[in-house]
Amino acid sequence: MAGEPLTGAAPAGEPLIGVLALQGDVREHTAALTAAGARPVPVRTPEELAAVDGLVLPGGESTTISKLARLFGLLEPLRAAVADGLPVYGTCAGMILLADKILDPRAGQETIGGIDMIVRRNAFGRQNESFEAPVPVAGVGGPPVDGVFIRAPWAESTDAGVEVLATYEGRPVAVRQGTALATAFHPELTGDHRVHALFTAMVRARSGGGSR
Ligand SMILES: NC(=O)CC[C@H](N)C(=O)O
Repeated sequence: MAGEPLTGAAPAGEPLIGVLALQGDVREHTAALTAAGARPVPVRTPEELAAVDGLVLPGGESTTISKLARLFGLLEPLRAAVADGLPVYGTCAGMILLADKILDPRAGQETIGGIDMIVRRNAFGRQNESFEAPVPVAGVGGPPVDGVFIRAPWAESTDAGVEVLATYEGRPVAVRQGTALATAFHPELTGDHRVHALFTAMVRARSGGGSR
């Protein structure tokens, strides 16, 4: 909303979107955000986090990302920022980080939270660890998104406030709750920037239409 402090002012219409750059496919998200009309910046410190209009949590390894976030003093600031309504988009490991609860957490694995759901890690099983499938996503116009699933989670259950934007084999694989968006798949690996454009629009909507 208007009046929030912003230290790294982006040009009008180009929201400043951080990519949590501790581990994972940061470069691919950075390219996708640029193509979607945002101005991406890496986030590794609480100060960098405080400067952004929105944040992407990349794909990678959720246990590693959560441990590094704790080590970098970022876990609590991330929780506070997301709870405060900072628009956030997590893919795969990032979706796991946005869950309130993990069904099968590893030792030391924590989440940021933000979406009232329980996720199952590596949910699609060994026979089907990585695959691509067309996924129609609500709110994304045009043909189905090419869903790239890599040891992907699904939402085992979602609370009433969570909007399921896409399912695969009956399982929620794209969800949204307020200003938090998550996909179990990786649009950043496909060259199709429609999901990043949807997120950029969410960021713009919250930061006052990029009119700063
Ligand atoms: N592609 C991914 O981000 C994989 C996520 C990974 N299976 C995890 O649990 O963190």
